[in-house]
Amino acid sequence: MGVGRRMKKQGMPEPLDEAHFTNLKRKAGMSVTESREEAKGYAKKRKTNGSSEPRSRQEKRDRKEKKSSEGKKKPFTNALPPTPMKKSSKKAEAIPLPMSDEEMDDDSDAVDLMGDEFDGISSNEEDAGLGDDFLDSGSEVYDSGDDHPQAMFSEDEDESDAEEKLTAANIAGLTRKLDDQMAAEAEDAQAELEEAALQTNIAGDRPHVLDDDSDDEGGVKTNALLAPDLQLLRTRINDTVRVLDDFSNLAEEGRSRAEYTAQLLKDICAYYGYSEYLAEKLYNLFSPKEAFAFFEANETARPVVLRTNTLRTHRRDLATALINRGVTLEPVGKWSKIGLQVFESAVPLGATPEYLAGHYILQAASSFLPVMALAPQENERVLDMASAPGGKTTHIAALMKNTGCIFANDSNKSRAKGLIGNVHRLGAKNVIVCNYDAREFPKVMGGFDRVLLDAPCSGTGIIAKDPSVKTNKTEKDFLMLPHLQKQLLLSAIDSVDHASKTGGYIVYSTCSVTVEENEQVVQYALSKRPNVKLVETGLVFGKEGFTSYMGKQFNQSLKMTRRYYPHAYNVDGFFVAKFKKTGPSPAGSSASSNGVKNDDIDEMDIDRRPVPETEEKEDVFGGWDEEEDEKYMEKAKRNLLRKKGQDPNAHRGDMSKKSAGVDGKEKKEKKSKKPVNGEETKGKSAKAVNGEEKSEKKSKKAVDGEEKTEKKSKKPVDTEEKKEKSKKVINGEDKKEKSTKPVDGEEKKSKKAVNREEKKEKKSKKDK
Ligand SMILES: C[S@@+](CC[C@H](N)C(=O)[O-])C[C@H]1O[C@@H](n2cnc3c(N)ncnc32)[C@H](O)[C@@H]1O
Repeated sequence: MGVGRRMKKQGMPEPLDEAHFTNLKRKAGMSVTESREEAKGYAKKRKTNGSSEPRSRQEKRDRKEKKSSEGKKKPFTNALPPTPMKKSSKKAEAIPLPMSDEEMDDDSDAVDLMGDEFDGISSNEEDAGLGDDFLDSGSEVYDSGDDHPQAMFSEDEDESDAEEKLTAANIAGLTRKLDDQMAAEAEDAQAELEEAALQTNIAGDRPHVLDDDSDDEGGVKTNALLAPDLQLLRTRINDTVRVLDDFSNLAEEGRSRAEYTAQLLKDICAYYGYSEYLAEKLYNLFSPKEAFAFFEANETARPVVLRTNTLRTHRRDLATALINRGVTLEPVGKWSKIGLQVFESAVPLGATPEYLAGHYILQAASSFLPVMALAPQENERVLDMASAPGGKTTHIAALMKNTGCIFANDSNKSRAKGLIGNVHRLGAKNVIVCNYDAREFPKVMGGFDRVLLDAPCSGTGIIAKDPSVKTNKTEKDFLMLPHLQKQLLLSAIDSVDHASKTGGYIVYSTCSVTVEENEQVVQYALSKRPNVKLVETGLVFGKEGFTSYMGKQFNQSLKMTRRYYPHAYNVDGFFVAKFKKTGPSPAGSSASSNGVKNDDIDEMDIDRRPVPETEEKEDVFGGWDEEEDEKYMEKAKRNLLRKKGQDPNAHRGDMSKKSAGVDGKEKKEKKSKKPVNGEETKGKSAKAVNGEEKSEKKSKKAVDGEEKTEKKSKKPVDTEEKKEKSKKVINGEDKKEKSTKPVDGEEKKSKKAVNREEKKEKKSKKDK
């Protein structure tokens, strides 16, 4: 029997297809004879350097066959050892395992059994079992949870297995049995590694890796790309890694690290089929040894995993139901209570009654992690900014037990349809699907307790799923994507209510391992938004994020972010960062550009620029608190926005811009012409949500707000008059005039009285 997906060893994969290299040779105009000559040359040199020729694959296969006839072959031990649950109750006729549900697209409503989740796949991808990971932009941007079908076989199936049932009585025995199997497998793998090491570690051996030809640049074998012999190429990679690992002892005299590194990269490109650009980018993330393990792991598919939909069932019930259908599975690991790892299946996993009833979703294990880090609570208001096809949205819904409200957004309409399909199938009733460019989201609404940004990315963490990433990602992608990711992350931050009683958190994740798309994006957000800080993700495993990389320094708190690698954990490559919002976002935060200018793409120096404090003071509050009426006007407009379901705070940026750019007179003119203009409304929420405003929200009805707005809008002229009056009052001359008026009146009165007296006197004189 063949080896199941998880059982594939990541250590020494089978050589790549010769056809690939024949093509390369043809392209380079190199004859087969020439390439053979090079191979022989390297083999000869290795021999003269004392190392023995590696054993042939046939020899290894013979040994393996012998072993398997002695005892059954054991599954490869996962980096996160799972607890066995049950063996298949039937002798399963293995069928290809499916891709994840996260790959469905527009036509996903058609129940095409296995196919329904995998539409949007190009013909080539279909063959390869690749998913629809692609962003609307046309450039491949990845969904983190995808998986693809691959034939599944079990090596250790026999009649006794078929009798096994998942019962309390035998589960302990089964566990022991599987543990034994895994231990034996590990032993086997170790022995194989030691044997391989023996072949290349003969005492005193200094591998002759670099060419002596003076024609070759720096001694690097320029024909390496043509990969004449895969086995030899592989051996040379091994040798070079070994030299780089112990340079002082193993390097040949007069040779530099750079020369060995250049040779290694060339060989990696030839052997694994990467572009030089990407090979170097990925290589730089690791030590040479670890880089080798990473490239190796990318040649092996990750396990197929199901996420139990706890809105519909329990994991144990689901496991039992699937086992009864001929599925071999076990819990994904102690870190998850809802994941099931599938080894083989007699039925299409995308068409079982349980699947159709929404009891599970096919989702890569690492896709659980961002949602676990987000830790949504019941009754919260959550935003999933880039959510299609909804693997994480439906997970959030399950954790919230269908309470509260989730806004599931995606800018790609057709992917959003797939999202709706999943939301319905899985019975998530607290989800509102929206179709915005998430960079605009703060203008649409805000005040969320938590926001998940599972960002579009290059997919360098899921190369095993889509090997095309090896060659189709260019430097431009690693400029454009981080730019978009930065904008999206700032929008995510601006959409959160920092005063949320239960939350105020943002989780940023990608299925890429590059620093440009991860640490640099996070660092950028930290510098642009002083009102957020990184916090622990709460995830029990994962490597620390970088705090420095290639001469760039990041905030020390980046240690709290988590990195996942295929070679380290047998999961898709992933990155997770969790932020806590501590205060309102600075001015201009909700502008569509988020203040990210094109020249900002230029790396890290921009990332450190603090947001000027003066800007915040002037733009947010300055100019609006001066006059009473303006305050009331603002309040009314905020209420109106709330009534419309929009977040007044999201419009603060526009207002700030206007208030900063337009002088007071112009503002007044505009207002008197269009007091409740839509555009203006957007830009006129001055203050971020604070405790006070929250209580306002509760106590005041939106209708009041509207009434107020109407009243205000009817009195622009009055306001102008008042302003004019108040200006006059400030004028000293006017003041004097006004203060003398009553005196004049008195004077007049007293003059009249005097006149009257005089007249009386005259009259009395006449009378006399
Ligand atoms: C990694 S996938 C998300 C996967 C999803 N979170 C899940 O778990 O199923 C990235 C998504 O971002 C979407 N996207 C790309 N640019 C976007 C933007 N500007 N605004 C919103 N969504 C965007 C893509 O359509 C894609 O569906």
